[in-house]
Parts: sequence; structure tokens; C-alpha cells
Amino acid sequence: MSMIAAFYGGKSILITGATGFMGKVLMEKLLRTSPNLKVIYILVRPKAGQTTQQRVLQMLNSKLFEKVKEVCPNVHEKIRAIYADLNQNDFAISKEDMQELLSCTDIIFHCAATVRFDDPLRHAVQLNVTATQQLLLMASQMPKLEAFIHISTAFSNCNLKHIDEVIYPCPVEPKQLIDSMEWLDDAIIDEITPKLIGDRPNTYTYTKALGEMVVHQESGNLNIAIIRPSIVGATWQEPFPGWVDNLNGPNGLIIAAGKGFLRSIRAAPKAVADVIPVDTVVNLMLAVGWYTAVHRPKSTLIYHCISGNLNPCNWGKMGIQLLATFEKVPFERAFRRPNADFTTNAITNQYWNAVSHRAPAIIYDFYLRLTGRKPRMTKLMNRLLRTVSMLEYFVNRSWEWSTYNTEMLMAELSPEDQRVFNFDVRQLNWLEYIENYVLGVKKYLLKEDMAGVPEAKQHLRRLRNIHYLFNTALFLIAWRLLIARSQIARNVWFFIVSFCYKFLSYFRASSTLKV
Ligand SMILES: CCCCCCCCCCCCCCCCCCCCCCCC(=O)SCCNC(=O)CCNC(=O)[C@H](O)C(C)(C)COP(=O)(O)OP(=O)(O)OC[C@H]1O[C@@H](n2cnc3c(N)ncnc32)[C@H](O)[C@@H]1OP(=O)(O)O
Ligand SMILES: NC(=O)C1=CN([C@@H]2O[C@H](COP(=O)(O)OP(=O)(O)OC[C@H]3O[C@@H](n4cnc5c(N)ncnc54)[C@H](OP(=O)(O)O)[C@@H]3O)[C@@H](O)[C@H]2O)C=CC1
Repeated sequence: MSMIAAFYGGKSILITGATGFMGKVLMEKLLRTSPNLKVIYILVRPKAGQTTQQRVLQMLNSKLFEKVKEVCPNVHEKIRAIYADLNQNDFAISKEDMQELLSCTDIIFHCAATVRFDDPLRHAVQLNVTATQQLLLMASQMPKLEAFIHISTAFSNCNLKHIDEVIYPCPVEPKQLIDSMEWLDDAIIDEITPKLIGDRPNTYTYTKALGEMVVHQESGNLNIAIIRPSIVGATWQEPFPGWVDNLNGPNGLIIAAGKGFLRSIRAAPKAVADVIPVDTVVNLMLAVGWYTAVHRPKSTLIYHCISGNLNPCNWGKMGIQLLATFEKVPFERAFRRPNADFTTNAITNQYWNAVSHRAPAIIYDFYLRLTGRKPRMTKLMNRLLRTVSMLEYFVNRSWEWSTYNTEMLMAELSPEDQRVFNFDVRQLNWLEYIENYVLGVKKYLLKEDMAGVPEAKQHLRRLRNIHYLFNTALFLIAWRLLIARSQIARNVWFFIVSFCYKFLSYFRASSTLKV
């Protein structure tokens, strides 16, 4: 019997960010392994014209939740969606709901965050720092609360090379920053943002670091743990391999590369690609929830959830495997044949961007104009290159994270728990994982059917022929221009033509003699 699964039985669990990538997988696993839990409270806001209830219904009807319904058919009854907006005071939760949350919650998993790299500082602070502070305040009023699990990121201290499972102080006090956001206007905040974030690449990593400090400072008597995952990728095993549902992290770039839009990138092929499957992260979260509640460690423990030190894969290897999978199961209607050129040189990168990305986009837009359609490829390409430039920081460096706490926890689990809540990435086979990842992107993000693979392959063959034809035509035009302008080129041309002529004459003469 799994001790962790038994622990969650009968519990009331509050999850923020449950409609997000990680939150959904967390909910699914909880319901599947502990179907006798009492209730999962989820804080949800209405979005894109959907009420909170409609959003939850849509989520529960998705493929991700198909398996759980076999073990927990009353899954709808186990989930209690509470209207909330983490940007508002008291999260805009009604008095009755707040009362219920305060008196019933046993465990909190705080996953909600803005993960956008380019979010204005005010918004990122509001969600990643102030909302965390508010949630801690709520938690301190929960008499039954056994554990508060805060999800941060392994990159919150990405300005350091070696990162321990400790909280590093930030030069600015989070409380002071929160206060100053109240009276500073947006223009001033934008101006001071680069100075504040210092040697971090974006407001996301900066505010996640501040969020950790808030947790540290306001933990009071709470039983808290912080989990820091690295780049969270598709599911490895559960509930099925390859599940993804957004364009964050590597996902968008896998699409861009598979569709042939992105064919080169400024990345260090030897740098560690610290991707960690989302189900691994969720298993660790549940194990940490159990450990924190049952063993009540004296101080706040931080757990790194990463792959690099136990089972490293680098971007070069990942690129090769991605290309191999694109060959086997290509994406439909690719713009060009997939390719993966890595360069660490900024000038070479500019060159490839011009030749491999911008020029084909301009040519394609010219073709669209000629055929009376609206050009769109240049705009799309500019957007893609902007996105890529924001992710470049993370694919040109390697970090070392210590994992003492994570390894300690692994050793604390019973063999059954190690199996059911497996977060040992040493067992991960990268080649298999990447292949399933691409298949998942194809099925769940692009909604492409496997029946379309032969046609997609045919399309790639056509693209290859167009590529050869285009290059030959380009070569002939360039050569013709050169001959018209240079005596040396004309002499070389004359030499080649006469050589070919002589060779053919000799070949014909010798074959006639043989007869
Ligand atoms: C390349 C040749 C070789 C290929 C071979 C393979 C090489 C290896 C391939 C894999 C490459 C792997 C690179 C991985 C890099 C991973 C870096 C991850 C870093 C992790 C840091 C910490 C992790 C975390 O803690 S949090 C999770 C990470 N967060 C994110 O990833 C958010 C990033 N996204 C953003 O910040 C924004 O979306 C932004 C700034 C990129 C774009 O903002 P903008 O306002 O311009 O657009 P949106 O409205 O958001 O979207 C516009 C448009 O773009 C689509 N899109 C969004 N995100 C991505 C994306 N990551 N990649 C591609 N496309 C994206 C979005 O859906 C929109 O499309 P529409 O059609 O217009 O709707
Ligand atoms: N994905 C990754 O690669 C990594 C993620 N992390 C961390 O893991 C956690 C989860 O990330 P992930 O699931 O990928 O992120 P997502 O962007 O997929 O999910 C974010 C969640 O936060 C919710 N949220 C955002 N703003 C509000 C708001 N104002 N009120 C209520 N809810 C809100 C979103 O709700 P809604 O659906 O309404 O927008 C969504 O449920 C985050 O803390 C992130 O920092 C750490 C390392 C890597």
C-alpha cells in the first residue's frame, strides 16, 4: 500500500493554478492515486468568455482525465471550483467560500504564477510575489493546515552557476518593492526594471526569486516546502506519455522546428538541456506534501527537481533526436524541411537568421502577394525570432543544482511509493522520451492525425525537390552573371565545357571501338 496515496485520503487540498499545465497533471494524479480524498479546492478565474464552471468542465472532459474517470467516476464531485482572481484583494473570493477554505484546507499546493518572460514588472510582482504573500496570510489562518507547498523554478537564481537548495537573498526587500508598486507609475517601473532585475534575464525569474523570499520571511509557524523544477516538459509516463497543452518552454520551438520555420538557433549544443517531465515534477510535489506534513522538518526545505546532474542530455543530442523523429512522423504542411543548425556565434546566427529564416519568409510573402493573398510570413517569422531570442539565455548555459533534499526524500520513500510516485530521472530514456514528446506535440497541440503521416512525408519530398530546384536555379543565375562580368570566370567556363566535350568524345570513340 502506498503511504503517500493513503496520506491524501480524506484530505481537503487547495490548488492554485489548477487550470495550468502543472496544476492539471497534479489534480489528475491526486484523483487517480487517492480517489478517496475529500475534496480538491481549485481557485479559478473566468477566462476567454468561459465561466469558472465551464472551464473546469472542459478540463475534466479532456483526454488527460480519461484514465482517472475509470478509478474515480465521481471526479466532478471531488473538485470544488472557487471563483478567484489572484490579482485582486483577498483574491476576490466570496466570504462563504473564504470561510470554507480557511476552516477545511489540509494541504496547499501553490502553482499559480505568470510564467511569461516579458511580463511588465508590476504584473509579475502582483502574481508571483504579492499573491504568494496573500496566500501565506490565508494559510496562517487555517487551523487544519498541515503543509504549504510552493512551486518556484530552478531558474529563480539563474544568475548563479552553482545553485544549492537554499534561499538566496535578493538585493531588494520584496515588501519594499510591493509597497513601491503602489505609488510608482508604469513608465518609471519600466525604466527601473533592468536595474532591479540586474543579471537575471527577465522579470519572471526575478519575481520568482522574490516569491521565495516572501515564503521564507512569512512562513511563521507554517510547515512549508519549496519545489524548484527546471524546464518542465511533456509527460514521461503518466497518465500517458507525451501529453502537453501549451506552447511554453520547448513546446513552441518544437513546433517551429518541426514545421520548418526554425532551422537554426543560437545555442550551445553541449549545454545541458535540463528538461524534466511534468509527471516527475508532480510525483515529487505529492511526495513533498506528504513528507512535509508527516515529518514536519524544522526549517523550510527546498527541493530541486532537475535532470542534469543525474541523467544529463544536451541540446545537441536533443536536436538530433528531434530531427530523427520529424523524419519518422513529420508534422503536416511544413513550411520547409526541418533542420537543426546550432551556433554559439552571434554573427553566424545573424547570417543564418537572414538566409534561413527571413529570406524564405520574404520570398513566400512575395509569392502570396503574386497570388493575390495577404502576406503573413514575415510578421510570423519576426515574432518567432523574438520568442527565440528570449529563450536563448537558457540554451547557451549550463547550471549545477545540488539535489541533497530530493535525494534524501527518495531514500525516505517505501519501495511502493518509489514506484507509484517515481521522481528518479535516472530511469528516463531520453531518445524514447523525445520521440513521445514530438508525438504528443503533434497529437495534443497540433491536433494532427497519424493517418496524415504519408501525405506529410510526400509533402516533405516535394519541399526537398523545390529546394534542389531553387538552389540549382540560383547557382545558374549567379554563374551567368559572373560569366558576363569576369574574364576569369569565362576562361574557367570555357575550360569546363571543353573538358566535358573532350571526355564525352573520348568515351564515345572508345565505346565504338569496343563494338
Ligand atoms: C532550432 C533549430 C533547431 C531545432 C532543433 C531543436 C533544438 C532544440 C529544440 C528545442 C528547443 C528548446 C528550447 C527550449 C528553451 C526553453 C527555455 C525555457 C526556459 C525555462 C525557464 C524557466 C522555466 C520556467 O520556470 S516557466 C515556463 C517557461 N515559460 C515560458 O516558456 C513562457 C515563454 N513565453 C513568453 O514569455 C511569451 O509567450 C513570449 C514572450 C515568448 C511571446 O510573447 P508575445 O506577446 O509575443 O506572444 P504571445 O501572445 O505569448 O504568443 C504569440 C504567439 O506565439 C506563440 N508562442 C507563445 N510562446 C511560444 C513559444 N515558447 N514558442 C513558440 N511560440 C510561442 C503563441 O501561441 C502565439 O501564437 P498565435 O498563433 O499568435 O496565437
Ligand atoms: N512550465 C515550466 O516550464 C515551469 C513552471 N514552473 C512553475 O510551475 C508553476 C506552474 O507553471 P505552469 O503550470 O507551467 O504555468 P501555466 O502558465 O500553465 O499555469 C499558470 C496557472 O496560474 C493561473 N493564474 C495566473 N494568473 C492568475 C490569476 N490572476 N488568478 C488566478 N489564477 C491565475 C493560471 O490560470 P488561468 O488558466 O486562468 O490563466 C494557470 O492556472 C508556476 O509557479 C511556474 O513558475 C517552474 C519551472 C518550470
